[in-house]
Amino acid sequence: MRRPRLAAAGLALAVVAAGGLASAARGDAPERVSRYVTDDRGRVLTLHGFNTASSAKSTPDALPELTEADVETEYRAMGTNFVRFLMQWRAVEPSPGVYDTKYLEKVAERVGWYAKRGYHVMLDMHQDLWGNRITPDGRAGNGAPGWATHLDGLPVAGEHDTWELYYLDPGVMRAFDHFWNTTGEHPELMDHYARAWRAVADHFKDDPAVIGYDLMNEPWGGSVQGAAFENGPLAELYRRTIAQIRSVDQDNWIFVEPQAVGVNWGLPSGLPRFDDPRAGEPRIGLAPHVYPLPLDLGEDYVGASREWTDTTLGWWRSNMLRLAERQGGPVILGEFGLDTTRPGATELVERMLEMTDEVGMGRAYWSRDPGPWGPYDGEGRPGPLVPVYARPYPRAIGGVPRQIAYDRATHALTVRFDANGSGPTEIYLPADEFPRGGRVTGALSSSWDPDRRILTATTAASGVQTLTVTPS
Ligand SMILES: CN(C)c1ccc(C(=O)NC[C@H]2N[C@H](CO)[C@@H](O)[C@@H]2O)cc1
Repeated sequence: MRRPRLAAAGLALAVVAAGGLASAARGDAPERVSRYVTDDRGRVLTLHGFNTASSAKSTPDALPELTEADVETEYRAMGTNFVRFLMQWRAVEPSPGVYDTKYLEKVAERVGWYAKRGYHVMLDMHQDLWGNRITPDGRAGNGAPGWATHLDGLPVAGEHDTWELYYLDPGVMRAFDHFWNTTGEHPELMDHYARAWRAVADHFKDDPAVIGYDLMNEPWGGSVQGAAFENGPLAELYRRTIAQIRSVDQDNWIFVEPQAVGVNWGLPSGLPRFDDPRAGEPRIGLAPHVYPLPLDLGEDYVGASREWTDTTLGWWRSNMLRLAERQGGPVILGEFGLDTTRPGATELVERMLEMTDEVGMGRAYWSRDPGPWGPYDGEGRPGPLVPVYARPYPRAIGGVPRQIAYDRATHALTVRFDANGSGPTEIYLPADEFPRGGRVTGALSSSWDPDRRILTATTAASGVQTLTVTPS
């Protein structure tokens, strides 16, 4: 983990504390989200999965280092049903206005590996630090193509002890200022980005596994920050991209992210509401990230930093629920993660799973890559994350959820919902705690699929239903 200078850490904590206290003081946040992603039967989906994968940032073909066997392993071990799949603009549009169909076909092949196993896929146009061409060795940033990278000869450090400091290098700042047209010299770049998304949406609009598009990973405003950025150039990019996507795809969900700085730590976002030009109900959702500042500063989820982390998670939860209420859409927690070998780490993951269950958010852990943050080490051996992420959850719910709660002590999962006749509720049960499947109360009938480890419970088609599942 990173350990920046104490002064910087203290300043960051002070900023977060001030902003967070202001957020907490409002106290008007909703308890849960009000909209959900549903399957083609209208059942509400609980999206539970990984970011796959950070390796796509640096591979020459911009594809994650992933095999179909890896997807099978993930399902068998943790029963996930969702993936935030990383893509790169550099691969979609290798030269201005030219879209690489072969790359999109290779992405589609990998989407097919997930589709065969009942997964839902959100495509993420991923960037960090702008793009691979901010340094001559191409190893610092990722995302944007070389032809869209304009540093104007300004310096970018050869090395930074904490990678995010590259965002402040003059060359990187200038690349972003050109993209957002803050410089007034490159009005074309945002339209290229929006049209690249149209090409992606045109390719995946009929793919049944793809539920939606995450428009930009962790946007950075360069010289324009905070509400001025989120209400200014960022909102403009989102509006143009929504229009381009909807010109070819009327039905997939479109997810927008607030700026990363501050909001990842629990501060409020100024992101405005976005209209959806599609006929019928709008399908614009939010895909924020959360990385509590104490952990970002190298502390562990123990003692005082655990208390401080819990406080900031409370701010994050309230602020994102307020943002979701403004947008009127679902929320997928697009990223959360940490070094799972650190003290308290798996308890933080458990806390995040509990919280997203409580408020009705989907979640994608960062990330699926091998290493101490991920579920497997470099040799494919499972780490401490696997048993925590192999959590009972209702993959698909036959109504609007009111409560999803798993009690690890009693191994009892409670799913309460307003039934709407959309179909039976499907519940994943991990082998560790449910070796012989589960016993369910509150259902009219149920069945157990031992191969996929899914309990299917049929209830009345209306009224409040409460399913309680315990080990057989
Ligand atoms: C200064 N800025 C703009 C900044 C700082 C820190 C992060 C970050 O830690 N992000 C958390 C994780 N997200 C990316 C992938 O999306 C990972 O590489 C980070 O660990 C992002 C942006």
